[in-house]
Amino acid sequence: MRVVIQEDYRKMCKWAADYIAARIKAHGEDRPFVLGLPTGSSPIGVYQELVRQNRAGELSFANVVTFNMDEYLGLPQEHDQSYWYFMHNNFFNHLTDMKPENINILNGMTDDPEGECARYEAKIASYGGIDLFLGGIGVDGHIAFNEPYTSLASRTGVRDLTTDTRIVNSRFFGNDPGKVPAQALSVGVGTVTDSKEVLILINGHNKARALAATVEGGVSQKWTCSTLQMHNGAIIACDEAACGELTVDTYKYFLDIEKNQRL
Ligand SMILES: N[C@@H]1[C@@H](O)[C@H](O)[C@@H](COP(=O)(O)O)O[C@@H]1O
Repeated sequence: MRVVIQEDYRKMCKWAADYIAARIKAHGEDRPFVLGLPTGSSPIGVYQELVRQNRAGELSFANVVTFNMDEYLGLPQEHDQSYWYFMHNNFFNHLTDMKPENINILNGMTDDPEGECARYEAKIASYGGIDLFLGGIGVDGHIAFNEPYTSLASRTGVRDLTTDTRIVNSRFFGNDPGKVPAQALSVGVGTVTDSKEVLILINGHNKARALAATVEGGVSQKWTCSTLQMHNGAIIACDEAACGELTVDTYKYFLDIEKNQRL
């Protein structure tokens, strides 16, 4: 696992966007670059930088297919807290050459959740899997909506949200946890770790425990993110504020080992 420590949120986002851009540019034209994407506050700066590069003519999305991680169950696309709305508002609508037919987001209004999730997995497989999955992390270490004790082998499916996650996400729902949907559709931990590369953004003091569990703890379903220790292409991009619970040794190790690697 690589842990790339950047001074602050802005630099973390710039590093992650440059990494993604480099991967897209290095990819051949024979098949699309398949990119997994998250919502949340953490990736916003990455999306802004990718949009900037795209609008400056430096980066094309014409050969990119995207799969989003998750979607609230029961929210229509036009709801301003649906992840469909978030992705279009913060990213897709600003790109010059993203093809709408290449955007994949789980349908939170489906009347067949299990079928929807099975079709999503099959569609990912039809592209030969995901090349790079960008993700964020919950304060309890969840990736996508895979809360603590979700199987590390899980596939795309329906997830119950914990009370803690509904409280954390209530900041987008008028601070009322009761307004946060109780369930979501989410890719599984196994869906994420099947990707060739996984890049997880971890920033801010409130994610410090999650970062320490991801990097230093044992692999455990208690912290679903810790499964990345078993992945051969996992990168954590973090800021200084998130490093507060790492041991000094770990912190120094990653600064040392990364000092000559730009991307
Ligand atoms: N399902 C999403 C996750 O994919 C995201 O990583 C997490 C953290 O969000 P934020 O980046 O806003 O802290 O929030 C939600 O629970």
